[in-house]
Amino acid sequence: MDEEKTSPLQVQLHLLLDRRKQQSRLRSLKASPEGSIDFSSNDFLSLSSSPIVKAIFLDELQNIPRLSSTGSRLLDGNSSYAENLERDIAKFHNSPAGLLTNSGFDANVGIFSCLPQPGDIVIYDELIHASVHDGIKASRAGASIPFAHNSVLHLKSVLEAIVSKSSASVPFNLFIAVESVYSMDGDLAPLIEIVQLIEALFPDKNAHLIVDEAHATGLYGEKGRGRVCDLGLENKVFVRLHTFGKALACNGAIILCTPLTRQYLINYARPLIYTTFMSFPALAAIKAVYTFMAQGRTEQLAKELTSLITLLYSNLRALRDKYSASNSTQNLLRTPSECPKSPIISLLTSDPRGLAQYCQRAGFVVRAIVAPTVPEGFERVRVCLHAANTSAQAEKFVQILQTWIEQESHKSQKLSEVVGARL
Ligand SMILES: Cc1ncc(COP(=O)(O)O)c(C=O)c1O
Repeated sequence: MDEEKTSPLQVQLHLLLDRRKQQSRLRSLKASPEGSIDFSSNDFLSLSSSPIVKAIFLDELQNIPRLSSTGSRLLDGNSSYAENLERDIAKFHNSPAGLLTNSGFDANVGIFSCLPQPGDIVIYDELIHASVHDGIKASRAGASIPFAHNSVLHLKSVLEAIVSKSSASVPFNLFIAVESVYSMDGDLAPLIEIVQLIEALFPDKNAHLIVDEAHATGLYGEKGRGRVCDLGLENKVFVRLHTFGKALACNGAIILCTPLTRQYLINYARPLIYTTFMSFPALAAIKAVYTFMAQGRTEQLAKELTSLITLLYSNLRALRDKYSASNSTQNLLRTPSECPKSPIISLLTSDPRGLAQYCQRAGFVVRAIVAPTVPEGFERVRVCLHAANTSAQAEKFVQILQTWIEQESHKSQKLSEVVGARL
């Protein structure tokens, strides 16, 4: 519309979007073509297409009292159905209490915006999820300090600096935010070392560890209880977050905490208060997946996934060995130097978009991840494996990477010949 084009806001919006386009950073919504092979989504256990989970869900739908929750949980949106589910999930994860939220994003914004009291300090891993940053921004914390990704040594120096500056007459609370599995690198937080460090430096118990288990839920620990349970750290972690949108193939999340913290969040966490609570079919889906997990049925899927990770890694290693002598191909594609501990595998590349498009044309859904989502120089194609992916798919994928490397190095060889001839 002409009128829109002339409005100052429209001009600004166009300018900002054009700038992103020029920087090759314009985001857009894409749907994957039907029939393509999923090497990208967070449906790690392939539960979103499990006929067994679907059957449990359809059965469970008979038990829901109505469709909509009809309001905020503080008004008419609460129900004994939600309260029982919440209690059962908290028990499954060995937590004294839990609070269901519409999403992990809402949960993190709620936790970090309202738990820090005026003057408190939040320390976070530099790769922490965007929702934690948004929560901190909205909080009354006096300071927020990043530490180098997964570096216990750097965390120690940050914490020691705080201890040395603090005075007994001005009490404060400290919150330390980490993810148990990181979404971009798929690496695991050294939770035991972090807990030991906190206990050694803060014997007065004013430091509180908050662990986001978004990418660990369903995959780690007995029956998929998560890494905190796997390591027996339930009593050492102040708040845990399990999201249902990844391996559990649902929506929503649960904050695991003490009954006191739960009551505080119910009273102060705005993203939980001022929103319509999840619908009953959404709750029934969560219940179905937890029933499936509690029966131990995800364990075989998690094992199959681990075998697939090992297979893909050994094929990637063979590819790396083949090209290890060539510097130019190393720049084109850098594969993990050790076997990944999660289904998230990063293929660092100087041309993430080119590689992602090449794989997509060959029928594999993978995504290019570029700055600012990851730091400059760490652009990549992010691969996520799933329990339902096959060995043949993993092998074919590595063959596609090899053809791409050869095609690209051929191109750059030709280019250097042309440039050489001109000089
Ligand atoms: C580590 C982490 N925390 C929280 C979230 C947000 O969870 P949800 O998708 O349920 O909003 C995500 C999702 O991207 C995540 O990766």
